[in-house]
Amino acid sequence: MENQDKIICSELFQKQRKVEVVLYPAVLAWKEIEKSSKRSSGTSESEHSQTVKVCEIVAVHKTEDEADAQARSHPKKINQPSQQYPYAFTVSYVRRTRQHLWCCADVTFHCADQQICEQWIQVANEQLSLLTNRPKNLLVYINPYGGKRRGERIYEQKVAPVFRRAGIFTDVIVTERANHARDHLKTEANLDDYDGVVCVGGDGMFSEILHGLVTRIQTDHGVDQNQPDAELVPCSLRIGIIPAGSTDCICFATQGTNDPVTSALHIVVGDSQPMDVCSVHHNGVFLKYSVSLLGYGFYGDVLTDSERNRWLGPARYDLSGFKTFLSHNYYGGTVSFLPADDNVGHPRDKLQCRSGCRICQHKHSSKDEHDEASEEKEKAAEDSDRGWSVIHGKFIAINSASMSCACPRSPKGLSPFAHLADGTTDLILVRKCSRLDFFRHLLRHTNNDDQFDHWFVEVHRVRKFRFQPGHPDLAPLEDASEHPESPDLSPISSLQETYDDRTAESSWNCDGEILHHTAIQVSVQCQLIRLFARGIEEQQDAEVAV
Ligand SMILES: CCCCCCCCCCCCC/C=C/[C@@H](O)[C@H](COP(=O)(O)O)NC(C)=O
Ligand SMILES: Nc1ncnc2c1ncn2[C@@H]1O[C@H](COP(=O)(O)OP(=O)(O)O)[C@@H](O)[C@H]1O
Ligand SMILES: [Ca+2]
Repeated sequence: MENQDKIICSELFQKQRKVEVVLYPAVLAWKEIEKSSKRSSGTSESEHSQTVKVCEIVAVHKTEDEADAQARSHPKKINQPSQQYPYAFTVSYVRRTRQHLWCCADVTFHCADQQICEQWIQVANEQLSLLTNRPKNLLVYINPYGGKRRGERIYEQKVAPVFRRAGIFTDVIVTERANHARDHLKTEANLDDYDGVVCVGGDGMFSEILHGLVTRIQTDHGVDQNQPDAELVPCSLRIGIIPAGSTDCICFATQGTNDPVTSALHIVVGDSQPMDVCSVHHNGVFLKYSVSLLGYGFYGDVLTDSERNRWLGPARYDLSGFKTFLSHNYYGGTVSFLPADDNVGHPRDKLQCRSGCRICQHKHSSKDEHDEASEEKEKAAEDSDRGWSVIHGKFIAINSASMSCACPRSPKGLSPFAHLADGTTDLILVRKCSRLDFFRHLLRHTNNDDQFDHWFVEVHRVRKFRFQPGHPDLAPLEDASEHPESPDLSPISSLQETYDDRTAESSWNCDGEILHHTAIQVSVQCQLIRLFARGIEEQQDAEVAV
């Protein structure tokens, strides 16, 4: 740091103390100059030096407070130190508080000379303007009915002030109905006006934004989403997530916390986290995209039941989880999958996806280098059934986790070592077992034990998979939606013993939305979108040494 050129250096005043403030090309540092005689002898000067990375400065503003204004109008009356320094500027910056939690802190520097003060503001802002990854214009969608219905308040009270401080322009749309945001993005929004889209809501609301944005980009580029093997065009706009839903697993798994201010700050500093997107097709017709959980059986039934109790807010999942657990349904079906290459690791390898993850980066560079010949070869292998594994059975749950799916309910998630951007999804098969066994499996989502270490659980890292419902001993069933006369399979009816495990079908929970088909083909689209996030940081960043 000593060798780096100082851009500007001044002696200023901060809270009654004289400080030397230095702006280096990447770091702002300040430390007390005059040693107080009262200070205990062991304390060295450097312990009082503080640093902030320029890339984590939110804004540098002229400070207008009453004391300063007074000092300027009555220069003779002043005797307090800060009033001898009537000009001031405030630096707002990211401060890490508890793990993964960020807040916006302010430090104000006073000085006697107006010119110096203005020079500081100008030079600091010039440095900030060099950070070209920061968004200037954002399109914000708020779901007023997500989670505890606090979306609008959360945005106005916690997020908007941070955006204002950072000088970001926003267009805000409070949705008036389900799919309002999706449809607006699909057809109306003028995407050229924005650097990003912000989603205030839960995983369901994120799903709307994802569909609106991805579909719009494909339409604009003439890509047919109905082709399961179409090469989709990645989105240039990043998506920011302000958590205001019930589970908020996409926010939690990409940031390590569900906190609106932390999310706002990741947006302001212009973070970028690529993310895989699964495309889901039924008989060659596009159904949905998914970024977190595709769950059949247990999580499908929980979601179906919970929709009836939406008035309960986030607690509806506890009630439905309990009911679904008691009904203990299992479903016949055939799962086929195309395993991932070995170089992306294994769901039980204990390598967590963290900020700057090597596995996700490696995947990205190898994708760029992919030559056409090997791609052709791959396509041919995928089209035939070569390389595919097939598993028939009765399952309590079939889960595909494209990311860890960590959330406050399960801080390590459904697949703790899944990666955000490696082009794969972890396929977890939970076979028919006793209630007690399934309970033990569920419980391990909340403690340190390995939830895959059970005789009835297997997990595979895959690039594609297919599911066909139906009892393995019977001829494969057609899709449930084509059989409206099929018996009512709700958990309650199964408790009443009308449940027939040979014809029973569940539904797919696709990022918190129910799919209307059960026979599906899923394919992972590597790094199709980017979020204003950086993945979960390994530990608190140590202070930068100056
Ligand atoms: C004995 C107690 C055991 C508790 C085990 C809990 C395991 C929890 C794992 C949760 C994984 C959630 C994956 C995320 C799903 C969301 O997309 C979806 C929708 O979230 P949203 O309401 O839109 O925020 N939420 C649910 C519960 O299906
Ligand atoms: N204005 C609205 N009125 C009703 N539903 C809406 C509105 N805006 C969005 N939705 C829908 O609400 C559902 C749940 O939203 P979400 O924000 O994920 O909350 P939660 O996490 O509580 O489920 C989503 O499916 C979304 O499409
Ligand atoms: Ca993945």
